[in-house]
Amino acid sequence: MDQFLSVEKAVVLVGCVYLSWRIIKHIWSFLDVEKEPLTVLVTGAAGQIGYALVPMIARGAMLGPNQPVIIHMLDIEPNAEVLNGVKMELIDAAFPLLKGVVATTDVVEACNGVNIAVMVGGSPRKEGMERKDVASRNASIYKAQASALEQYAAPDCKVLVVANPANTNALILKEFAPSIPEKNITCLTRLDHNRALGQISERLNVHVSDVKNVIIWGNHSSTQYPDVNHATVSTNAGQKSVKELVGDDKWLKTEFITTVQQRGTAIIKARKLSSALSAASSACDHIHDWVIGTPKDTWVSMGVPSDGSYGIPPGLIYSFPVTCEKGEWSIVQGLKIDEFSREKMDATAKELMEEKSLAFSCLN
Ligand SMILES: NC(=O)c1ccc[n+]([C@@H]2O[C@H](COP(=O)([O-])OP(=O)(O)OC[C@H]3O[C@@H](n4cnc5c(N)ncnc54)[C@H](O)[C@@H]3O)[C@@H](O)[C@H]2O)c1
Ligand SMILES: O=C(O)C[C@H](O)C(=O)O
Repeated sequence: MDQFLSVEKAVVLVGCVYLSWRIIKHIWSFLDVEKEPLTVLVTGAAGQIGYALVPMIARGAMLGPNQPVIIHMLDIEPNAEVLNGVKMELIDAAFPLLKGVVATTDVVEACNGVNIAVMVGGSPRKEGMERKDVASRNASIYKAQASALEQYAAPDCKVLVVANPANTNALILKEFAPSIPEKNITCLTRLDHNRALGQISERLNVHVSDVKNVIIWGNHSSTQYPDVNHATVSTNAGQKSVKELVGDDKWLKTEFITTVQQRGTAIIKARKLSSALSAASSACDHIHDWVIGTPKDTWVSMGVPSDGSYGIPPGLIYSFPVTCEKGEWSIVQGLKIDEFSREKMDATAKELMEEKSLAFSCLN
């Protein structure tokens, strides 16, 4: 009899565990469908990157196909009508994931409650302007927007600066928003990373998704160092080194590097406008991988605050190879750096130090 009861108890216990598991699974899938929307801010949303970026966000390219979003768009007063036109188009496109749109020229309204801030707005260089003039205008824009983000955004807001000079604008934002965790402030070098993948794929006649682990070191400028020393291509025979497959070190150390460094300029020359669709798509890739995670054994390039890794001075926002997991990035450690790379990594760090002193001198 005792034995029967214990068998019966065991059956009931297994039944209860199974039922609880089914209930949890059901609630989980329900929660997944009914996820709370995340609020994404796009500054400079009346501009050309903004116009390419907001529909990508609304379609789920940034945060995934099950994540509802509310988009806040900020621009300046002279562009208020254009901005409103973008809002009208977002409504007309009837995106299922889009749960709300705010189009405003008020920085406080724009920053209110944002979870992700993509900072595209800025003052481009115009005829007759010196580099110093652009640096000074953008430095004051980023100082003011830092304070608004600090006061009104969600405390764990993740920030991506796209507007040039991207690394230095991000640095200013970090300095003037000290209560935002510094790991949450980044800048876009994913476009350069994707450009490097694209060049290797063209050269080897392989699909771009089979190439991985290129690195962009440093500044989003013509001193950036696109490095393929650790990059691989996925083949039927496993992962092969890009260096071995290309078999032309001279090309990798000259033409490949300058093509990636100068790609932005080449696009401006061809389009008479700077890159927009590729910049918007890369901004989505940056946030997507940061929030959702990088694939196994794969890194990407992000402009992040230097912690001294690879001898890069702390106090700069510098592009490193990173992996992301659970919403956190970490710099890939232990990569072998040869003399050629060392020189290039230091040259781009030097330029960032100069940009930093120029920008901060404008704010004094
Ligand atoms: N990091 C990268 O990879 C990368 C790539 C391409 C372009 N960019 C940079 O991105 C920026 C935007 O490029 P774009 O082609 O969209 O330029 P754009 O001139 O078309 O748009 C910029 C927008 O910013 C707005 N703006 C200016 N000051 C503002 C402020 N204080 N607050 C809010 N909005 C403001 C302008 O009114 C304009 O609508 C430029 O600085 C460009 O150099 C960076
Ligand atoms: O706007 C630019 O100067 C170029 C842009 O940063 C790009 O890389 O395409």
